[in-house]
Amino acid sequence: MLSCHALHVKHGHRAILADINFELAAGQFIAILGENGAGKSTLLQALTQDIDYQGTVSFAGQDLAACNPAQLATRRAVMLQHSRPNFAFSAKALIAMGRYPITESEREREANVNEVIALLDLTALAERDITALSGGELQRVQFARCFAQLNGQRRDSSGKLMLLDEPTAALDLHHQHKVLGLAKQFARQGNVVVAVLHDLNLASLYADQVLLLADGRLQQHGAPSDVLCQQVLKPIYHTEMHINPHPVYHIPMIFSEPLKGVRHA
Ligand SMILES: Nc1ncnc2c1ncn2[C@@H]1O[C@H](COP(=O)(O)OP(=O)(O)OP(=O)(O)O)[C@@H](O)[C@H]1O
Repeated sequence: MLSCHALHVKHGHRAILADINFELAAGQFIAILGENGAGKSTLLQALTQDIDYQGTVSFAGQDLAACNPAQLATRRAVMLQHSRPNFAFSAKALIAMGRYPITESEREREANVNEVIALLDLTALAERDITALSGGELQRVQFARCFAQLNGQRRDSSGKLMLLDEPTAALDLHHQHKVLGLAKQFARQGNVVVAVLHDLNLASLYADQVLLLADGRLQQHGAPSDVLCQQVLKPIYHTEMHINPHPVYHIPMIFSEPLKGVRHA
């Protein structure tokens, strides 16, 4: 459903992404993983058409570069890293902006926005000024805006695409699971969710597939149980680790070690 063919991105003369190829099926949650500077956000920016690239990115058989932006906005929502608006809107007004591309009555819009506010435990924050929210509160509101954009629309056979850059970076444990749980349920409704994550254990818990980048190249693409193993992760993260199965779900959990000598110094 989402495919990337021979994708290359350069900044100046420097190759940031080289020859990225993948095909992702409908109904899946995909995590993009990799160390700092590996090219994860750049890949997401190529998927969102925010940067120039060579190659083809297509969704449901359509080349995204050739799509009409207004039509695309009804099928694809994006949550970028560190986006802090400087305008004193309420949280509810920001979430409602997610619905602007959708043709619906005021009553329907109000109902859809209220549903998302309730789903994300945002009732107490709904009338707050977004410039005065904490980092985690704002991240939840930004996710709600993105979720509202695609939630509650009539399903069409071509599905929808949600692109998230580090959606849980500032969130407490409960809200990490809330956000990724909603994203995963959304994926299961015949859509695709792609999320950049740093937390390998959250990737193991939620992702159907992981794309592991290193130095601008796709090193591994597969199920978390195949990719999240010592021989793949140690050369990339340069960290001592132990990988044991989750006691309930029997999927790999990564237990990393502090630098040598620090813990017992
Ligand atoms: N506009 C730019 N001009 C030049 N180089 C850039 C630009 N944007 C990103 N880069 C470089 O491209 C590389 C990949 O950056 P990117 O932001 O995609 O990494 P990332 O994997 O998302 O990293 P992080 O985990 O730190 O967020 C980095 O070396 C970065 O310095």
